[in-house]
Amino acid sequence: MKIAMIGAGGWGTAMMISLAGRHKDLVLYCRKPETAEKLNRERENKEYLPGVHLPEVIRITSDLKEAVEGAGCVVICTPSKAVADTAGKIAKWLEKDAVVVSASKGLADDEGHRLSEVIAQKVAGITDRIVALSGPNHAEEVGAGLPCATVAASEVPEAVQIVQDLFMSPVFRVYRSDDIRGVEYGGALKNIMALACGVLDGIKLGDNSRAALMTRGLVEMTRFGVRFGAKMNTFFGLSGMGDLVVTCTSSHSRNHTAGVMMGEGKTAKEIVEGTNMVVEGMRTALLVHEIAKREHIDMPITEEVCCLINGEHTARKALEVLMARAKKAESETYPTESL
Ligand SMILES: NC(=O)C1=CN([C@@H]2O[C@H](COP(=O)(O)OP(=O)(O)OC[C@H]3O[C@@H](n4cnc5c(N)ncnc54)[C@H](O)[C@@H]3O)[C@@H](O)[C@H]2O)C=CC1
Ligand SMILES: O=C(CO)COP(=O)(O)O
Repeated sequence: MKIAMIGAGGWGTAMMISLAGRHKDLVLYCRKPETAEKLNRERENKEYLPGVHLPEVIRITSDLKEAVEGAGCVVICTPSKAVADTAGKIAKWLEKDAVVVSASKGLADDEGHRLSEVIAQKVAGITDRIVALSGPNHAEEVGAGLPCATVAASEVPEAVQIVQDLFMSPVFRVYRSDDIRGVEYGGALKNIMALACGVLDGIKLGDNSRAALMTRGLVEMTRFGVRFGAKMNTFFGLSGMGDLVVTCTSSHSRNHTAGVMMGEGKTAKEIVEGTNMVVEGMRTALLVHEIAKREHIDMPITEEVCCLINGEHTARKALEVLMARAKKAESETYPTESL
């Protein structure tokens, strides 16, 4: 089966390299012709995934039609803000009943639409085989062939089975899930907590506080997801707790690194302008905060991350606010209902 990868950042490149071990019809799409030409010449993505060879079997193009036409599986892995637009652009060349995989992590808009939802809208009438792929999978490690596990989720069982079969390898273990909401919310919201953990590490608050923040962060993520129909158990799996752990603790994480810089006093603007890479947690925090306010969902960590991003609180002030919240029983903070 032909597999098209739309987005040649670190993650798209790493997934292609992983797939190259078992597939022969692979096309990596990047927006700029000069980037496609450079990747073809150097067989290395020096900007986003340096030090890893791009096997010859991967064709690289800046022609979207060439990438998408004839593909049985199209993977979208642009930054979240570009997913809806990208899905709209691929629609006219998309094969009937092709599987479309959303591998980005974030939300589509401040209405709380998930990425798979906006993809489904854009490709309606062509295919309903939409799958989210999400888990603790830093591109640097996947590209280097280190072992990891992830989750493929869809409401269409045969679609999720196809993705499991296509992506599974001796070093890339794929689990199936029918809870696409939980898988997507987990992948999006853990980036907010990684930013917060970075801040905490930036001002050197120690290991106990990081454990507390990750645990309370997971409760907050779960509370949000369950409110919008996700299954609670999904947050305890690879796409929830698994990804939370890796992003809050790994030196590979752009979100954690950005948080450290915020803790050290850099502004969000300075951080974003200083990197070519996407720091999804900033956009997601602002979107989630708006939704949480509207829906009366208690999300204190997210709120403080937004105060930091907007320059309203210092890291010390955010800590003070979180530590001084009302006394309560731990059990009363767990989510109990879904819509
Ligand atoms: N890097 C990682 O380890 C992982 C990243 N992800 C997710 O995958 C998505 C992409 O992340 P990365 O590949 O790491 O990004 P990256 O930061 O390595 O590169 C961003 C890529 O997106 C392209 N891009 C920027 N704006 C665009 C636009 N408007 N339209 C189309 N393309 C655009 C850039 O040219 C570049 O190729 C994000 O949502 C991220 O959360 C998911 C799992 C792992
Ligand atoms: O999602 C990721 C790992 O699973 C990547 O996290 P960062 O975007 O923080 O690097």
